Amino acid sequence: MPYKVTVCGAAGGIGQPLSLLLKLNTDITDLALYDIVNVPGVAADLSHINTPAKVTAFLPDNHGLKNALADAQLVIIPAGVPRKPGMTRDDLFKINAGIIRDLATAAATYCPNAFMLIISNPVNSTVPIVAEVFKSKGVYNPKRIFGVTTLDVVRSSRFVSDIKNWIDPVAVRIPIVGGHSGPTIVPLLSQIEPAQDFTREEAEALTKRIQYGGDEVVQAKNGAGSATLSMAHAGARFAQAVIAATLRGEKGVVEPTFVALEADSANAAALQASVDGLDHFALPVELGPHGVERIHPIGSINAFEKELLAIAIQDLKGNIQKGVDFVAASK
Ligand SMILES: NC(=O)c1ccc[n+]([C@@H]2O[C@H](COP(=O)([O-])OP(=O)(O)OC[C@H]3O[C@@H](n4cnc5c(N)ncnc54)[C@H](O)[C@@H]3O)[C@@H](O)[C@H]2O)c1
Ligand SMILES: O=C(O)C[C@H](O)C(=O)O
Repeated sequence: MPYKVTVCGAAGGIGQPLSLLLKLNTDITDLALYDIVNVPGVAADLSHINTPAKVTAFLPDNHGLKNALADAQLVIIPAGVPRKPGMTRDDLFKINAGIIRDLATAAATYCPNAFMLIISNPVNSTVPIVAEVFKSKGVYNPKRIFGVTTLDVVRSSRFVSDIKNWIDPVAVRIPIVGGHSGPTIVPLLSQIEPAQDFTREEAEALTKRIQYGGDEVVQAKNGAGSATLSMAHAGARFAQAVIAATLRGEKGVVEPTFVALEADSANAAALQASVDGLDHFALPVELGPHGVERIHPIGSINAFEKELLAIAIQDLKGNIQKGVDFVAASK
């Protein structure tokens, strides 16, 4: 069955290794790579790999964005600028908000039914931007728009196995809820599978490391960008989860992701009430043939996690509204 995936920002630090991992995915038949620079070389290189996906390159000229997006079933967006030391993800809003708005406008026009996977920061604002653009074009379907928070999940599995070294980092699962920026990343260590006890000191240290894992990489790269290789892995993992549920019809595929809570209409009111009325939040999401199938509630959490959640909710209010206001002001 044909399955077209489009990567916007494909020549970047994330875009290149992500495109490589997607080229290795044999469910994908057509891999369209779009960027404003350098993408023909990336596509020529990847096109020599002997897997089924046909790789094509698109630059902005000659209706490149339109042709890259046309008939795409899945669009992944890692376009935009990354952080340098001393910056917050919100500092990227000034440049990335406009990039995401314009890419979302094109996607709403040329592939309105595609699953949209948003990597570009600040995710807490860029996802609401995509939602508002799709609404303004009359093609909004909250089941199909995802903020990719998988890197937080990947990191949490790895970091927990650093302190409990008998734990297999592949098997361990920690729900990460909230959003994707330091204080809004809330790991629910009390819900770790397989079950595990942490002292308060362990839980605090581990939580801090998960919340600020991105900063570790930004500092180590020392001005040359932020996480790219681990993000490519995380993005490919989330893309495969979406493909497994939507194309292959696999059941029980659950990944934490930042979504509009109205995507689960039966539970939206209760979900929103649990996060002080926020309309977007990262929670473990069960994926189905149409995208979001069911959003898992926060569940039972301890006093420490309640404190973290309260802080995350306050930050998220401003981040989400900033995205909404940006699109309103662009009209
Ligand atoms: N969600 C996450 O967990 C996560 C993790 C890591 C990085 N990020 C974010 O991903 C983004 C990209 O990071 P990177 O390290 O790949 O940056 P990068 O600068 O290496 O690459 C970005 C690419 O986007 C391209 N680009 C810029 N404007 C574009 C446009 N209008 N259309 C298409 N392409 C465009 C650039 O040419 C470049 O190739 C950043 O915003 C970063 O903060 C998110
Ligand atoms: O830290 C960053 O700015 C990039 C990304 O959001 C990450 O978590 O690594």
